Amino acid sequence: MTPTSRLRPYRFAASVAALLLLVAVAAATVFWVRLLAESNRWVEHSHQVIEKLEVSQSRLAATQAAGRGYRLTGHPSLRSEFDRSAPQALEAAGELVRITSDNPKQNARAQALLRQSTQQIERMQELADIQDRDGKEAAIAAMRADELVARMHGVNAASQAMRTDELDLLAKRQATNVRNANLLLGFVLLSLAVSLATFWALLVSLSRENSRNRGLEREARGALAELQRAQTMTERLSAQRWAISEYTGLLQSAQNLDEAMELTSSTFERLLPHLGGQCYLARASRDFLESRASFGTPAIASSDAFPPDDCWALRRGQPHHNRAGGSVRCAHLEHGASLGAISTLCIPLSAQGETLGMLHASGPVDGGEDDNDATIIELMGEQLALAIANLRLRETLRQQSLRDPLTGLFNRRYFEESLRREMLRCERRRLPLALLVLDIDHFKSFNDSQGHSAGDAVLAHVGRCVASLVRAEDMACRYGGEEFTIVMPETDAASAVARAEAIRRAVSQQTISHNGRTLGPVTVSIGVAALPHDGVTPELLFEVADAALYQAKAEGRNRVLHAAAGIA
Ligand SMILES: Nc1nc2c(ncn2[C@@H]2O[C@H](COP(=O)(O)OP(=O)(O)OP(=O)(O)O)[C@@H](O)[C@H]2O)c(=O)[nH]1
Repeated sequence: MTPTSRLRPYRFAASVAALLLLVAVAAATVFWVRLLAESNRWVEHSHQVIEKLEVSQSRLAATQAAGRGYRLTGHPSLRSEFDRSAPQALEAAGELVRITSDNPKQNARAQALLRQSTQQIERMQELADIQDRDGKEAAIAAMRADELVARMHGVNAASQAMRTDELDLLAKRQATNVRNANLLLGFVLLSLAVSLATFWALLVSLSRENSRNRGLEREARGALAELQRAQTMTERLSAQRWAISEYTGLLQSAQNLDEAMELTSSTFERLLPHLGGQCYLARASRDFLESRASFGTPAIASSDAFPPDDCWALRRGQPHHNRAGGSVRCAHLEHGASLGAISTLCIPLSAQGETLGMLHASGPVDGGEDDNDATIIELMGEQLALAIANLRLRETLRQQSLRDPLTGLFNRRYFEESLRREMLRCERRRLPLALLVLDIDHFKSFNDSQGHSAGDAVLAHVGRCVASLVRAEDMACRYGGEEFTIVMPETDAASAVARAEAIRRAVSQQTISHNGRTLGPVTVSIGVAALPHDGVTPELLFEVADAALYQAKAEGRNRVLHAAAGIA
């Protein structure tokens, strides 16, 4: 479990808690604001009570002053003033009673105040009425000593007590108000702080998770790209391996080196189009390698032929890879050309400890692909070396199956195949063809007198002599025993007789040495037959030539006889 996923449930809980806290803060704020408004209202109420008390007092005092003034001066305006302010004073006292209905103690005082004020005003009214009716002196006489003053003091005292209580009440309400306000403020600040802290923690956590997610996303993108690269590489490698296996299969079916070279060239260009290469084969003498095929565009020229020591791969018997000039340069590479930005690879082609050739490749230095390219070239080299060894072995076996080991000439089987094939070809193209049948004279008595090994030496000598005197396209064969045949395509009878005569003469003129002894003299008789007159089938042509040979023997040997012409 990642740290992020471990934090997730806590973060959810914290989010819910922060949300609940906000709701609680909102509800508490509403509650406290209402409470504050309520306590404010009570403060206001106390102010109102005090104000009404003062208004009531002042109006009562004004009424009393007007009544007293009227009594003393009898001035009618004061009487009017008294009549106007008296109801106002009572109205203010009544109002006080009404607004203190919530507070029984203050209400009782207000009622007492109203009662006393009413009594005071009624008495003053009464005195004023006496004055109006009976005169000033009558009013003064009717007034009991200090009656009004005493009542007024009572009213003032009650008023003062009520005021003091209301002020106390006001102070308490204000204190409650301030406490509520402070509590509200504290609660709001604390809640806000907690909420902010929670949100801050959430934000930090989210931001960290966000950046972690971005990092993970980057990593995932990188991993995906890497995966795609690896997949592409795997697909490419698999395609290359498939191509190599196809190349291997085709190589095994190659009939000759040319086909093997062509396959190598096309596979190399398909798999490594950015490289160039060359395939060298060792000469039979093993002292030189010659270029047999080149492919692609090489980054550096390599000699067409060079001794094996010019290549480090051949010297050491292992691949020689030179990246950007980092290793020793092979001498077969172009002198003076810079190896700074190119890569060269030489793969020795060898099988059963024998050097068969070398596969060379070059191209621009290419980062990570170099090793893969080298692996492909090495795989191709391995397969090509096996194929070359197989083809050489096959060729050797084929030669062995076609050649007579004693004379080095073709054997009877090959003679029969080639005579049939060449007759068909020449007949189709209306070309002449001649057949010579050659037999060593008195070979039996020579064999008997000189020994079998001397007879073999004579056979080998005549074989060499015949091989050296016929054209490359002629097929000289040992038919069996001491009898030889020579198929001469595109040769007429006269030319064949001339060639047979040259052979006869050469054999008779040469001396043969065997085990320090000179053997000799050796002569041959030769029968000649030619297309189209002497026979139209191989069997017939051979019979005619053989008959001519016997006739030559019969006529004294050491001669050439053309059966049809009967000339020597
Ligand atoms: N040394 C040796 N002798 C062979 C070989 N093959 C056949 N011969 C001998 O060649 C002789 C052939 O003799 P023949 O065909 O009788 O006649 P010839 O002696 O050549 O006489 P003409 O042909 O009439 O001149 C036999 O003695 C065979 O044993 C071989 O491979 N080596």
